[in-house]
Amino acid sequence: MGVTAKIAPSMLSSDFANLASEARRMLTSGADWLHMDIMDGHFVPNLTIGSPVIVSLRKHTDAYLDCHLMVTNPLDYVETLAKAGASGFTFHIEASKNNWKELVQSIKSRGMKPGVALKPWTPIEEVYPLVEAENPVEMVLVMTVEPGFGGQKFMPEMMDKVRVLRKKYPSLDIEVDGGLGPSTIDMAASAGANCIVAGSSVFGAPEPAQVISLLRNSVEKANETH
Ligand SMILES: O=C(CO)[C@@H](O)[C@H](O)COP(=O)(O)O
Repeated sequence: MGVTAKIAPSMLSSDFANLASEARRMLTSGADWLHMDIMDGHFVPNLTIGSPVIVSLRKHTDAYLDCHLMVTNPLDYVETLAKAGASGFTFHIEASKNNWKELVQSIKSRGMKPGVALKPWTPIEEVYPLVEAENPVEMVLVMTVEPGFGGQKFMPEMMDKVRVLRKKYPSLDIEVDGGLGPSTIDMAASAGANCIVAGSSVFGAPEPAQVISLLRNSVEKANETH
């Protein structure tokens, strides 16, 4: 499998009052990406951060900012997030059924990596056209909890989606998000996920570096067998 492990602590579990130092803490603990959960209080029942926070954080780090847009109108956010310094822009298929081509084009033209996310009960077939398009998305994010909040229980039944995707697209970045930690990572890694978002398991650990390393080892070990 020609993909590399990317461990992305979810900053939703950080102390927002100390965002820059929390980001540094994750990066010095071995994180590859910082996962930024952008919610509009409409697509999901929670309101978190937006472009101004990305602008502020970008002043403190060159890290890859993996932005997950849980918003009703993702197209409205492309320009401001690109200017703010976002690296990845992952939108939900449920919010972009009619304009995903325009959205992908717009994300790429502004130098960000386009990804598509799907909620737990959205069939995996819905993302195939986006991966197979002439101008494709470069990552699929399989939600392993209902989006909106950190600290929820991992849904193992979502691993069928990951397995199907990995079989169909050996070199695609497949991200999983929700309830990932030492007790669930092997399920995700063996199914074929290589980008791992983890919030409470990393931020709640006495030694985040140990958890990050455990997550990475699991993905790398599974990679050898894929
Ligand atoms: O997108 C989301 C929630 O909607 C996630 O990024 C969570 O923030 C992950 O947190 P944990 O489940 O790992 O605590």
